[in-house]
Amino acid sequence: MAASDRLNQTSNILDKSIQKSNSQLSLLQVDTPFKVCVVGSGNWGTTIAKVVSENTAQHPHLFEPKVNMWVFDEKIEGTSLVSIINNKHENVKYLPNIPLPENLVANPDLLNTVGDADIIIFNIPHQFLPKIVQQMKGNIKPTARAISCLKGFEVGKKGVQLLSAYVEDELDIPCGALSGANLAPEVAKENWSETTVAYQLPKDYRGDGKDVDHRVLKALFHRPYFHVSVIEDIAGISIAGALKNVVALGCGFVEGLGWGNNASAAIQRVGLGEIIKFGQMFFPESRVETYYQESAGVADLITTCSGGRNVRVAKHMAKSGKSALDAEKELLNGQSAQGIITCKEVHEWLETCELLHEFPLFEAVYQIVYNNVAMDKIPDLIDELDEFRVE
Ligand SMILES: NC(=O)C1=CN([C@@H]2O[C@H](COP(=O)(O)OP(=O)(O)OC[C@H]3O[C@@H](n4cnc5c(N)ncnc54)[C@H](O)[C@@H]3O)[C@@H](O)[C@H]2O)C=CC1
Ligand SMILES: O=C(CO)COP(=O)(O)O
Repeated sequence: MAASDRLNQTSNILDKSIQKSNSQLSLLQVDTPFKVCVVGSGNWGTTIAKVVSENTAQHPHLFEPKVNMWVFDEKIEGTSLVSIINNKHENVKYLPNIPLPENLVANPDLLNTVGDADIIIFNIPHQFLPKIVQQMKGNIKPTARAISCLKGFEVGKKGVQLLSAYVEDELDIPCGALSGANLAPEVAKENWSETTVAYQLPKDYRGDGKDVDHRVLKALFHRPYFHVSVIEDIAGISIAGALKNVVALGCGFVEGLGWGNNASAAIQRVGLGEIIKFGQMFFPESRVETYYQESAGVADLITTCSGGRNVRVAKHMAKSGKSALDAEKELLNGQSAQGIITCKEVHEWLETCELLHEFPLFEAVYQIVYNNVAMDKIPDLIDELDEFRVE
């Protein structure tokens, strides 16, 4: 077959698959279209807001087209970021050069953004979550449902908590999660990628067509360039998403030292083992299969360790001798590398449980970031306690 025929055949297959998924969606009906909002407008926040706004515009029988996005407003050369986004349809600070849909509306008022929403998508660096959730208490629909796109944990009085569970407890609404191999700039440019959404129907599920379910979530997040698998393992995808940021710091250290790909692969091997062990130990409801079957597992580890912000910040630390916070500030223009906070949260939790020795890589990363332990000690720190090694 000639190359042009093969191309035509591939494009026909793609067209048919898009038509099939569109016709499945037209069969999906809801009593009243859901109103969607996004809390957060950073690099990933704005990207996900773009994704869902494209879908709400395309499926008005399922969703109200307008999507409100809460913006923690700031001045960019004297003009408010909110008004720039709404006039220029671009988030010039956190997602430059990406045109945003006109039905996506930036809103600086948190309560006005979330007050009438049926689906609340959380997407902010997780250190800001507690303050935001406290403000939202009593100011949302009791029937609202939430999805957390955050990667991290909440460590507090209740021990180590998934962020979705924290939202559920604080706001008394069901909350699922979205996590995957999703470097925001690539998704924003509409380069193909996959993601995983996890959601469990709540006890007070109101019934098909009346409430959010897996099909509704797929319709909300799936795009031709962003393929969604919907499962129930909220814990598995959230643990993988949070902890791969710590592993990525470790990769950045060895890469910054100039040790190359083998060293980075070794860190990822040990890291994956510790991620799975952490899940089994503290969240036994998480499924080991999720780590290798879903985008949110190994695939996210690989993409983050290849080109994410955490690996870049750690490399910069290794090369410049700067602290984690200085490196983050210099490289990321207001964005966050969540591994810096997550390794501290993990350390505090493991210390409380007297289990630091079980997670040598996580602990090594913490010691390098917070106690100036030399990066080139990583192999010894891991080797001492690497339980996967045969003596
Ligand atoms: N950027 C990425 O490629 C991906 C990020 N994630 C996760 O998504 C979550 C959100 O990340 P991004 O959107 O990338 O955020 P970001 O790293 O771009 O952070 C900047 C955001 O933080 C906000 N902010 C700064 N100070 C604040 C304050 N005091 N209160 C409230 N907000 C404040 C800024 O207004 C801005 O919206 C994180 O948990 C991250 O790990 C997940 C997948 C991909
Ligand atoms: O979570 C991410 C990719 O899925 C983004 O990772 P970074 O925050 O390291 O860029």
